Amino acid sequence: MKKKRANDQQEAEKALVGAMAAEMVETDMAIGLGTGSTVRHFAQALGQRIRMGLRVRVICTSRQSEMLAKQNDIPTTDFDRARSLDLCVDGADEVSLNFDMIKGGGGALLYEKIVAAASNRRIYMADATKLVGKLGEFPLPVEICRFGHQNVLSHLAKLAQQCALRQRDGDPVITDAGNYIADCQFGEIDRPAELHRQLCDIPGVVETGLFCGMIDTLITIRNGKPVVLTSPGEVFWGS
Ligand SMILES: O=C(CO)[C@H](O)[C@H](O)COP(=O)(O)O
Repeated sequence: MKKKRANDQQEAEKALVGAMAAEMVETDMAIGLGTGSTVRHFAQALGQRIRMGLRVRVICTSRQSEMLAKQNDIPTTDFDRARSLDLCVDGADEVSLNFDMIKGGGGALLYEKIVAAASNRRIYMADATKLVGKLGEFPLPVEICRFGHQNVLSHLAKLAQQCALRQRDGDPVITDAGNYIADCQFGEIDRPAELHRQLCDIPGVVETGLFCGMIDTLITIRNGKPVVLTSPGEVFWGS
């Protein structure tokens, strides 16, 4: 019962931050559409604005986000045609006090990072459960090449406390880019940018779920209400 209430509250918070992010979209923008359940709320709210006359086009970061766009009547465009994007809107798995993030719980981290890097402004949405002092409780997703993956896993295992290939129904999960995901536990991550570089030095690591210095705007929840934060200085986790 308690767990259900917590889940309901988290879902309600996702809806609040998603709705607020949709309010920040301006007409004629090219937008990177992230992946996940928070983005689902954003897509629903954006779809409503589109039906009222807002003109936008989105670049999707996964098959799931393509589906969300379709379900909500959001026009999509080809990434290579859009080149630079006005805005990217996405969720997060963990956000630290200094605005670093772990992403990739939904397995879309590679395309999410490419799209985020091509965007002029990045908005991330995080319900209160995602806010942490330091990153590391959520296992860090690392996208790895399928070729030689056991070898890559053994390199990762030397750095991580625990490391496991992500599986679904007994088979390894394959990302939209055709890679595997290793979920790695590092304990508290003191220097995320340094860890990211260390991991990327392993041949076969395609990308990590560490998103450092990528938040321009964070929409989160304070005292039950959505708040918009634009720098780590404004951050005070807690009610
Ligand atoms: O990084 C992601 C997908 O790769 C998601 O943004 C992240 O997992 C958050 O998901 P949700 O909004 O469902 O909590």
